Amino acid sequence: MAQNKGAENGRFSFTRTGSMGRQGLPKIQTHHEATSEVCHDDSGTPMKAKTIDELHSLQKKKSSQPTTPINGTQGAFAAISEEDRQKQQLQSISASLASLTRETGPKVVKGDPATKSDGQKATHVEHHLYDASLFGVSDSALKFTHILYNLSPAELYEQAIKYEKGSFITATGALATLSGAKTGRSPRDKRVVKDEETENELWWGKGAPNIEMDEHTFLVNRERAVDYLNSLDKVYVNDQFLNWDPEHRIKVRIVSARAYHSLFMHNMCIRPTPEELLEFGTPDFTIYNAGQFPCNRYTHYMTSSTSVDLNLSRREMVILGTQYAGEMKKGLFSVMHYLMPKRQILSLHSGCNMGKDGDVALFFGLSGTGKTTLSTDHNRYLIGDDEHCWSNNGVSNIEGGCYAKCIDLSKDKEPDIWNAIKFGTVVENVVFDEYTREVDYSEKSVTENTRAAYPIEYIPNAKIPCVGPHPKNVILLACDAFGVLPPVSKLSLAQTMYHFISGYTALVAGTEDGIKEPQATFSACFGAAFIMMHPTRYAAMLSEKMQKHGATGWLVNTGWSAGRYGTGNRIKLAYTRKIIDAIHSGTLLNASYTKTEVFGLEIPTEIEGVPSEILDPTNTWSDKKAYKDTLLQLGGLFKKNFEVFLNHKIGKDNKLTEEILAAGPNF
Ligand SMILES: Nc1ncnc2c1ncn2[C@@H]1O[C@H](COP(=O)(O)OP(=O)(O)O)[C@@H](O)[C@H]1O
Ligand SMILES: C=C(OP(=O)(O)O)C(=O)O
Ligand SMILES: [Ca+2]
Ligand SMILES: [Mn+2]
Repeated sequence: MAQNKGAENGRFSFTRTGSMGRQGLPKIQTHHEATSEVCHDDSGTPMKAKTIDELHSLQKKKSSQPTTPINGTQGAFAAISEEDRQKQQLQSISASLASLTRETGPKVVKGDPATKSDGQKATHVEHHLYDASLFGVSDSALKFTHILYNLSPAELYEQAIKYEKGSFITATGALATLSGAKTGRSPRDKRVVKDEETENELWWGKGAPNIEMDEHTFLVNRERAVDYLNSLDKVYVNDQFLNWDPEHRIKVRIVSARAYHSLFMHNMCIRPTPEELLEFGTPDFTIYNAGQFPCNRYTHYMTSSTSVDLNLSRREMVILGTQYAGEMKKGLFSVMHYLMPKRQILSLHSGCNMGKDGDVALFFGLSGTGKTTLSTDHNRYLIGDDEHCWSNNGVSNIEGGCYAKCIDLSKDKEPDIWNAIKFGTVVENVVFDEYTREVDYSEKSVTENTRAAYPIEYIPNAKIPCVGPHPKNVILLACDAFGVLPPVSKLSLAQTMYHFISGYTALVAGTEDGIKEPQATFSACFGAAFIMMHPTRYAAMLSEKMQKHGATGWLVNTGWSAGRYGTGNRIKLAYTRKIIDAIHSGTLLNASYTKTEVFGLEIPTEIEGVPSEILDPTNTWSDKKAYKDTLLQLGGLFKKNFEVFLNHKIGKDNKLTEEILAAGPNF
C-alpha cells in the first residue's frame, strides 16, 4: 500500500538516480524512511483468499433477506425445514407459470442462470398436472425457467444494466430506463372478462371503461404470455402487498420479463418484511407481464398489438404488447376498485396527506392535475400520491410508492420529489447528459410523460404506515384548459358530487397514448379508466362518508387562467400551493365568498399570498366576450356529458339525486 503522505511534509523526494532518471524523468520515491531495498506493496494482514474466485466469494455475506427462517415463529411455516419451505415457494411460482393445457412444465429453479452454481444446486420443482409418462412432454417442459424472486434494488440494477438496453445510472444514482414503444397507458386496449359474475356487477356499455372479452380469449392470451415467459431463461417474480390497512391487505404476485418491471413494482407496491414473505403463500392476484411480446391480432377482440386483460374471477391480469410499467400499477388499481367496494370500502383515485394536527385531505384528479405534486407538501405528512381506500377505519394508501411526473421538474418548486430521485428510484424515458448522466427534465424527446417511481419513504415526511383518520377536506383538482374555472371554489355536497361524477379535466400530453395537447375530457370519479362499477356506486359512498365525517369539498383549477390554452397561462404552482395551504389551515372555510355565473361556484374574495384579481376569472380575461363564450362552451360540455347519468339514483332517496342535478351549470 502506498504510504505517500503528500509533498507538503517533504516525505517524498525526486532523485536522479533511478532507472527513469536516465531518460530524464525523476523517480518518485513513495516510501519515507526506506528500511530495505525490497519494495513491499502490502503491509496489512495476509490475504485469506488464494484465488480471485475465493476473493470474490469473500465479498458477499450470507443474506439475511429474504430467506432467513424466523426462530421461534408461531406461523404456519414454523414446523417445516428451510428446504421444504423453499420448495413450497417454488411450487407456488411453478403453479403460477403452468400452462393450462399442457400436462407438465414448467421446470422452475431459483436463481440467476448466469451464476453457475445456482442452476445446479438450488431446489427446483417440476409442475405435474397428470402423470407425465402417459402424455409425453414438449420441449418447453424440458428446459428450466429461472426465477429471480424478490430481488433487491441493487441486484435489479445489475440485471437491468447487464441485460436491458437503455438502462443507465443517473448522476444521482437513479436507474434510467426506457419503456419502449409505449410511453403511456393504452386504455383502448384494456379488456375485462365478462362472465356470469361480472356481467351484472360491472359497468358496461356507453361511457364505461370496461370493454368486454370472453373467458376463452383471456385464456388464449394468458397462454401466450405464459409460454413467452417460460421460453425465457429467467423471469422476475415479485410477491408484495397492496393496501396499508391490515384488515384489507391484498397479496399480489407480479411475473415479468424485465428487471425494470420488477424494480418498478418493488417501489410501487408495499414491500413485505422477510417474516411476511415467509408466510406469503398463495397470492390473491397475479400479473403476467409479457409486455415485450405482442398479442396475436388474429385473436378475437384484439384491435392492436397491445392487450391488457383483466380476469376478476381468475384474479389474473395479462399484459401483452406494452412495456409501460404504469399499466401494472393502474391494472391493480382497477382490481381494488372491484374488490374494495364489495367490502363497503371506497377506492379513490386521489393523493392524500395529513397535517400536524391530524387533518387529512384528499386530492382527486386525473393524470397531470397535481395529485402527486400537491400531496407531496413539505409541511404535511404524505400518506400517498395516487390510490387510496376510505373505510370505516379512515384512509389507507393502496401502494408503497409514488409515481411522479418529471417533465420540467425543478428542485425549487418540487424539492421533495427532486430529492427522491436517487439510488433505487426508476426514472422512465428521461434524457440525460451522455457524460455526467445529469437528467435534463425539460427534455421531451422520448416523451412528455417522463416519470419517476420511488418508494414512499424516499419522501422525508411520509407517514408510515400510510394510514390516517377520516378526511376533513376533499379537494377536486381540474386542469382546465379553457381557463374559465376559478382557481378555487368551495363546494356544497351536491356540487362536490356533481363534479366528482363529471370528472372534468384537460388530458395533458403523455399519460395516455395519442394525446398531444390539452384536450377537454370527462372521466367519472376522476378515474373512469380504472373504476369497474357504475360511477354512481362510488359517488353514493363518497357522499355518505363526506356527510358522516363532515368533510368539505373544494374545486381547484390547476390549469389555465387569463385565457384558454394557447393564449392564457397555467396557474402558478406557488399560487396553487397558497390556495391549498388556506384550505388546510381552515382560513378559507371562513373567508367571504361571491357566486359565479353559469357554474354557480362560490369563490373567495381573498387568499393570503395570492393576487386577489386572479381569484375571479372574469378579471383575468382581457376579452370579456371570449370569456363568456368559452364559459358557456364549457358549461355545454358539462351538460352534455351529464346526460348519461340523468336517470341514475344516488344514495337512498331521490333528494340528493335532484340536488346533484341542480348543482351543475345553469344557463
Ligand atoms: N398550478 C399547478 N398545480 C399543480 N401542478 C402544476 C401546476 N402548474 C404546473 N404543474 C405541474 O403539473 C404536473 C402535475 O402532475 P402530477 O402532480 O404528477 O399529477 P397527477 O399526480 O395528478 O397525475 C406537475 O408536473 C407539476 O409540476
Ligand atoms: C400512472 C398514472 O397515473 P397519474 O398520471 O394519475 O399519476 C397513469 O395514469 O398512467
Ligand atoms: Ca401521480
Ligand atoms: Mn394517477
